[in-house]
Amino acid sequence: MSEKKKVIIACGGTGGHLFPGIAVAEELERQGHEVLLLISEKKVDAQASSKYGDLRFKTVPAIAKPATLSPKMIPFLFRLWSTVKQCRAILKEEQADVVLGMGGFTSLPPVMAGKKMGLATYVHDSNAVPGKANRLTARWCRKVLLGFDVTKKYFPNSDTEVTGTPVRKELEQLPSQADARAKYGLAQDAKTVMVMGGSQGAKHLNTLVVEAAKAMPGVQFLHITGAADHDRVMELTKDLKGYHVLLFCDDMASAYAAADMAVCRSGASSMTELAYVALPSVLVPYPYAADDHQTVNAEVFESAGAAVLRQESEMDAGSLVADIIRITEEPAVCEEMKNRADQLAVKDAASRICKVITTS
Ligand SMILES: CC(=O)N[C@H]1[C@@H](OP(=O)(O)OP(=O)(O)OC[C@H]2O[C@@H](n3ccc(=O)[nH]c3=O)[C@H](O)[C@@H]2O)O[C@H](CO)[C@@H](O)[C@@H]1O
Repeated sequence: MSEKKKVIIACGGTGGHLFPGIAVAEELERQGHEVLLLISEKKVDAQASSKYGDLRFKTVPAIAKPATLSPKMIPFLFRLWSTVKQCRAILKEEQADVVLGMGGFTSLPPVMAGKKMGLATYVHDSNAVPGKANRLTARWCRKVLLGFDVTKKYFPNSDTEVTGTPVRKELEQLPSQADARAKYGLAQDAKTVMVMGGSQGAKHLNTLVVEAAKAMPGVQFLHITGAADHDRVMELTKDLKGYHVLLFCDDMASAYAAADMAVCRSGASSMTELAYVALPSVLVPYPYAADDHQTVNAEVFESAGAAVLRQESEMDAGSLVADIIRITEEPAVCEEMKNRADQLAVKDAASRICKVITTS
């Protein structure tokens, strides 16, 4: 093992930043390093991290950058300054050697603080088009680590390395399909679609899925709605047989294992996991994501043949039914998409990241 390091991982704000951070932390601890994860005070971070009691977490204020000429810029700069100060105190107390930001504005103050203290600083971006926070944070980093090769071009002045995006340890070994289906009360012999809308919700997509389900009584659904739309989807589906609704899933390994295919937003972590577990998918980008990055993410999978990309505005229940039937009923299509998804997986992403941040 390389010399033991004390690593701070800033990864709050959304599941797409938090879970890859947890994946890196799990691998660092396995290798004997010490880790502290900095997350935001948002409820979503508290909920998502509660299962990982073996890891150490601390909260720092979440800051969001307003438009450059906005009057909100002055309070933002003050908040940034005070959060950087708070982070410096944490880094000092922890005697940190390394700071890794996983993206989003929660990453910015810890990385800035680390840079000021002369520590080794890194940032990871899992998207095909990087976020604003990471473009800013990259200038204080030794190296920018990337999920996708196509993202390199956005960091012409940085040292970049494509490491892939890591997934949590619990996804390394999925339960059997039979156990996973039993867990959710799903029939063993029916085709099963897992639906996941991403942290911003997917009201229109949720409605389309429910309408499509009504037209396919032989297909069953495991639908993760998120908090905002849960009660509405429950009400819409209360009379549907084989329709299981979850507000939040704290066992994604079972959710993936139960499914023959997925209908998902194209957030980077969701897609990374689809590749990791080799699940065919219909990817429906969140239409308001910054720089339409979810479309660009999904294009990577579609051009590799691992997924079907559909824009929400161009879909209806009938087209979704056709996509689901094609993937679930044509074994050759399903098999080919599985293989293509599997080829996109970077199975050792966590250890690649650990190697860079503990040795360079
Ligand atoms: C609207 C928006 O801008 N979303 C962005 C946000 O995504 P967001 O956080 O929504 O989503 P991602 O798809 O990247 O990740 C979701 C993660 O949450 C997990 N999960 C989800 C639901 C659940 O019930 N249980 C659970 O564990 C998934 O397994 C996955 O690990 O950050 C990602 C990473 O920068 C971006 O790619 C997304 O575009």
